[in-house]
Amino acid sequence: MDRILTVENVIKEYGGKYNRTPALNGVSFCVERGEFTGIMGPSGSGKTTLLNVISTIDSVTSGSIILDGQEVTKISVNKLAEFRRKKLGFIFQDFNLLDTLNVHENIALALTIQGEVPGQIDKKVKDIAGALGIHDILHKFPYQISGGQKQRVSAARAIVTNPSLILADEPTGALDSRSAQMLMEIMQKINLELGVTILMVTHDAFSASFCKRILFIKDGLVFTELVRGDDTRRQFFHKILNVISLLGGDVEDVR
Ligand SMILES: Nc1ncnc2c1ncn2[C@@H]1O[C@H](COP(=O)(O)OP(=O)(O)OP(=O)(O)O)[C@@H](O)[C@H]1O
Repeated sequence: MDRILTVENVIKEYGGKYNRTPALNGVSFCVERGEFTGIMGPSGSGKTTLLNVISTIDSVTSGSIILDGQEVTKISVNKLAEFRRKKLGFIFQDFNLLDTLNVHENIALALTIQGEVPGQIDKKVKDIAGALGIHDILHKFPYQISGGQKQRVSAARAIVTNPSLILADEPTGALDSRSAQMLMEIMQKINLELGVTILMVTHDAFSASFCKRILFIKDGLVFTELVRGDDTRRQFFHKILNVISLLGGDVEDVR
């Protein structure tokens, strides 16, 4: 197995001496290359904090995070942006597309920033757009496309640079159920066919059922995990619902 991510005994506390809020309480887990891992848990359990410390947007209080062989908690501040650009892709709930650029330019920008040779950019954008079914909207601007299409553009932009790990925070949160299903099918496809490693936070059991494994977080710790194995998506979905009810709540979408 080829390990992409090792999170070991990570503690994150917000606030100072007198208003200390523990967000992560010694969380540990690993992600192997090619996994599609979901993170679920009640509101306030530390999911976003976990993504933020892995992505170096936030610092840990203590503990170790090794991404692609590199200890991220020790990267100096002036190297962080470069590290994120090279190693990580992000898919956010609110898409984060630039309104003044068309779809092609939005995807190409990620490559330009990374220093890709200009001759390669158009081909890479078109290849990824073809894989994600957005090749016919490359000339359109974000305001001219649907929410589901925006999210596929956002996914294309995240994977076009071939990062070690894609971090997705509630990627289906702003989508209707049909668009959410399409996006999850696409994420499953990029995971299975392109071998992209994905770590995705979601509240939605339906979205989570497309993952290969789910980590359930409670009170800043991994409470339990579920592996899909040979289960159908529907069987896995029901197992996820069972764990959510054990954890006490937060089921948004019961399909
Ligand atoms: N910047 C911050 N300052 C202080 N406390 C914070 C900060 N960010 C998060 N917290 C606290 O840390 C804990 C974990 O928050 P986090 O946002 O990681 O939870 P979450 O599982 O992502 O929640 P949700 O599902 O509601 O988005 C909560 O108690 C939260 O109030």
